[in-house]
Amino acid sequence: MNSQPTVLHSHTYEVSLDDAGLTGLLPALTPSGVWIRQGQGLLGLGVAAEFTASGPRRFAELAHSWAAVDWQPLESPHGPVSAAFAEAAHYPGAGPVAFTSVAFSETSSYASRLIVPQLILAVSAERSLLTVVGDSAAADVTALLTEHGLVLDGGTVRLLDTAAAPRNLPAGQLQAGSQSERQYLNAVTAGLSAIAAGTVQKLVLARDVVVTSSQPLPRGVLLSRLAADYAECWTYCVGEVSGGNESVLGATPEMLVSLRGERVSSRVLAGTVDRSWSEQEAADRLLRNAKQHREHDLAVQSLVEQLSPLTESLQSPTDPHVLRLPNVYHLATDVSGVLASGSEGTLPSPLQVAERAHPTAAVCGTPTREAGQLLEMLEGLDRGPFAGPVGWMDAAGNADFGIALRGGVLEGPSSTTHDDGDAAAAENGNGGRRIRLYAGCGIVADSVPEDELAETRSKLRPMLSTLGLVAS
Ligand SMILES: C=C(O[C@H]1C=CC=C(C(=O)O)[C@@H]1O)C(=O)O
Repeated sequence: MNSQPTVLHSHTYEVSLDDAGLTGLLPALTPSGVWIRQGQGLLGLGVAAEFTASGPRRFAELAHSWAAVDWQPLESPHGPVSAAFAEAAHYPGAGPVAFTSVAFSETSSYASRLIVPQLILAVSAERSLLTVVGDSAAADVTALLTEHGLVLDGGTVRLLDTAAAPRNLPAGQLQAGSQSERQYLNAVTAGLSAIAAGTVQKLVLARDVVVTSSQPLPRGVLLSRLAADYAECWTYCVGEVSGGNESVLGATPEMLVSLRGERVSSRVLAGTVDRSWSEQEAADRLLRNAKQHREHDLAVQSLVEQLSPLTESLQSPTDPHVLRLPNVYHLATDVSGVLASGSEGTLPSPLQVAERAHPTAAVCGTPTREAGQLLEMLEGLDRGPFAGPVGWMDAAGNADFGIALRGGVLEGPSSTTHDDGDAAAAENGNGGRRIRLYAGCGIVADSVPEDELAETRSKLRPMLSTLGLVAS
């Protein structure tokens, strides 16, 4: 399954960051993992260990690999003597984490993955921590920081060379994806026929577009822009694994499951209008529209039904609220609850919870099985990580798994795969030249194909405007 060592050593330091914070460091870096919201979160560099899985047992296999890691302290780490050892680094996300991306479908060729970075910066309102992870008991932390473009300067993490950060993204060309817009309209029409025939009540149909560039697209720059422009969303990235060249990145507004000890919470979104409407018009079009409510209610209902067997209690407000993002407004419901302990008093693992919750009717449909089969037929697309769980988990069972929306798969050489002779990419220490972007829409009985196509454009806008291809 995986030949990676399962004994890992880690050490966590209390550090500080200058005012630009995580988002300010990003343009110069090639992260192996990112999870940032409102300037706080996690940034991983390098790979200390990776685990991959595919097929119907991908969640279970990844959970098994993660549970089998034997965590040991890093003995006599030497290097950043000016940073203090953070003894009490026992809050969620402090210490070692695995950045996680799971394929939407069991039939996907995408390698579901856990990446444990060599260096993890964790920034919360209270403090900043630097965790070092290695597969042996000793580590030269200064050398590791240098390798990844950082330095510890009197306890403050800084860029080694501020001038080296690429500022601009190269020009990209927008190309058709697996289906043309016309084919997407036909797929929506076919979905509506399946709804009329009673096969499904709701179906979420996605399409893709491809952006190519003659120059590498530095993912640190893309991520820093997304984190700045979509601060309300969770900006995510999970890097490539050995033998592959795909990383997933984006800024999602939807939380599949967030776990803090026994507490679980989710943000369910479904029902969308474009930001070109005023707040009042958007509220009318969302809150007073039966079609939008049906689409939304099915998504909430699926999450609640799927999570209930794992919970002791689960609360969901009776009415959704309107979430305002820079590109769209959504109907949103925040669900929260308490996980139930199993017979041996243990809580389900984060990946068990994610597996139960995935896929909700926000990204698949109702009923789940029939909708899943239909969308595979109609989309003509391997969704890969799109609409699958994405985020991080720690060794104590805390996790944030968003739904990988409003993003894409960056393909191409990275700083960790320089052996392909791509000198330009190696020099820039960054990513690929091709990114596949995805967007989907919930289809219910009254959906209008042209409106759904327009909605996919609104949902592609965060990535396309970050890439300079449409106005924001
Ligand atoms: C499937 C996507 O969005 C989901 C989340 C929010 C609103 C949605 C909608 O209104 O259709 C979708 O269910 C996507 O962004 O690709």
